[in-house]
Amino acid sequence: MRYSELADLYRRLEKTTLKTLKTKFVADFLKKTPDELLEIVPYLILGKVFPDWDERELGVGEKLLIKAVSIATGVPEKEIEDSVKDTGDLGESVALAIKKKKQRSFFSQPLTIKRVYDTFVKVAEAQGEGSQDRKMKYLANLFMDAQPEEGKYIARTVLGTMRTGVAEGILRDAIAEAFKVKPEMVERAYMLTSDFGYVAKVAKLEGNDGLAKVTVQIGKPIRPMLAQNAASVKEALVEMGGKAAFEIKYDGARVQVHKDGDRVVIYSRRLENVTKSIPDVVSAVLESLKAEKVIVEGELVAVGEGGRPRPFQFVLRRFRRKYNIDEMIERIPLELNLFDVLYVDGETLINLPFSERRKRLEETIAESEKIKLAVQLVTNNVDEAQEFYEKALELGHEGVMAKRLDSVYEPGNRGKKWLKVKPTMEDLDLVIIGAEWGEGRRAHLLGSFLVAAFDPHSGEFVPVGKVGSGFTDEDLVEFTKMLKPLIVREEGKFVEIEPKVVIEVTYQEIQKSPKYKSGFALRFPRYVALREDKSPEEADTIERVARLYEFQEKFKAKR
Ligand SMILES: Nc1ncnc2c1ncn2[C@@H]1O[C@H](COP(=O)(O)OP(=O)(O)OP(=O)(O)O)[C@@H](O)[C@H]1O
Repeated sequence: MRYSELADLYRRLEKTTLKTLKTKFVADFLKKTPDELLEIVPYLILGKVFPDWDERELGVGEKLLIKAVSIATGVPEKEIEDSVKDTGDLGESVALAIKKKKQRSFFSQPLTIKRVYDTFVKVAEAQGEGSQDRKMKYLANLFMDAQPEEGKYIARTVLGTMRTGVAEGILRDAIAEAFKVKPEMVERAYMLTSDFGYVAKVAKLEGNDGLAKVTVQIGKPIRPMLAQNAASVKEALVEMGGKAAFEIKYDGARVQVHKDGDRVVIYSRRLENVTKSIPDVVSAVLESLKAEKVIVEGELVAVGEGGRPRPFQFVLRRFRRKYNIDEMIERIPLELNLFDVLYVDGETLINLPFSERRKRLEETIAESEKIKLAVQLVTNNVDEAQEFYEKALELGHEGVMAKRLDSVYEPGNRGKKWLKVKPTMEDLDLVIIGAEWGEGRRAHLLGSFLVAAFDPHSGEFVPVGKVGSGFTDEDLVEFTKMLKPLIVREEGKFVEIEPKVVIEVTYQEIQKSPKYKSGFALRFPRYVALREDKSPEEADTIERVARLYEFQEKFKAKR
């Protein structure tokens, strides 16, 4: 299949904002995609080469890409760089450079999707000495045979800047439409495997029946089951039917561990592969997990003096570190508190009740200094539960989780089977969708940020406030650098920003307000931290803001 057909799809997707139309375009394209390409095309449509959990990365920056285009077209690098300043879009500038190319080679071959994809794989897999050079040559070869529009989309894919507005929801519906299967079956299979390529293939070749048979697979991360809030331990206990498992809510980073023999892969909450950054955890897992093949989940916590937990940002620092990892192992020791098991030696456990899974978990691990079982109390007594909760806080933990003893594991669902209880109004994780340039000494820095909650029904980000405090000067420099490439529109001092960056925001109160479309406004919002571990779609939802508002009013009534 020609790459030009995919380029044509990208162009059409870019031209419409209508979700139904986008879904139809993608569905039509999937229908005509041959079986052997079906596993890769869904990701290419999302503007990616690999799923997020695949460790491979292209590792190509703007500079290297421009070099490759320059070699392929004969247009000097400087000229391409200048053109980017005009167009504001490297993709456009690549297309222009290809148009300028004087001669087409006689041997120029029309690009196929397979060739483009295979080249991306080679680029990703080029490692070690001279790899930058090899990456560049592979890409130059592609650009040599690319038509202008093809070049534009290849460049955007390489840099991860495809803007076709196709998110996971559209892809799910398009797979259902293309192969006449139920969207909820596609969703289910995707929640279990996080692999749209695989799901599309099963949908096409085996239909609804095949999708129904899809189950947990070692090596493919499962979407994590999530929790809702409860105002108190008592409320949680009532909601759970009078008896529940209470566990410490550790304040760290959630991980999903897949062990297959002596191979261990660890995924973050966003299902990114973080294995390489935490070799200490890998070896501890190999020692503690006795089963040959197993998938477990837990919270990775940074431990400080006297074994007290340190803020979760410390764990994220470990995830980010690529070099001198040994030094980081010393500086930020980690401890993994396991709270669930989803698969053991060929047996999928997600449909077992939680109490059973906990038993299996206890049988599966031998606790060690670094690998522990989440501390748990099963009770039907409010006072006991309250005491457990207070003890957890005293030890420096975030609060407790209450879990229904009879509940199955629901991948990707934020339901009432798990409830979290924390002492204060919770911070919100919100997406930056706008900002304002500062004044005077800070005129070159973005200062005040318009933040939004996610509305999963419309897929929109709805503003709930403006955050201007809590930032250090360094933060502002960093945010300006990070957000500048995401500016989509400027109007006077205000800039509109593509929703990509998630920040944690604290506030004094949630107010009802007509000021924003959401109907809510945060009072005294203040920046707490950058949430690099969350994608915009994982930001707090507008429903959550509404729920927190209700809690707040309830608490007010109690006071
Ligand atoms: N014992 C535990 N059982 C389950 N989750 C736990 C436990 N201890 C800590 N956690 C963490 O709490 C999270 C559950 O809360 P929630 O579903 O609200 O996730 P979240 O959106 O990341 O919220 P938060 O910012 O509060 O962690 C889990 O994703 C996990 O990271």
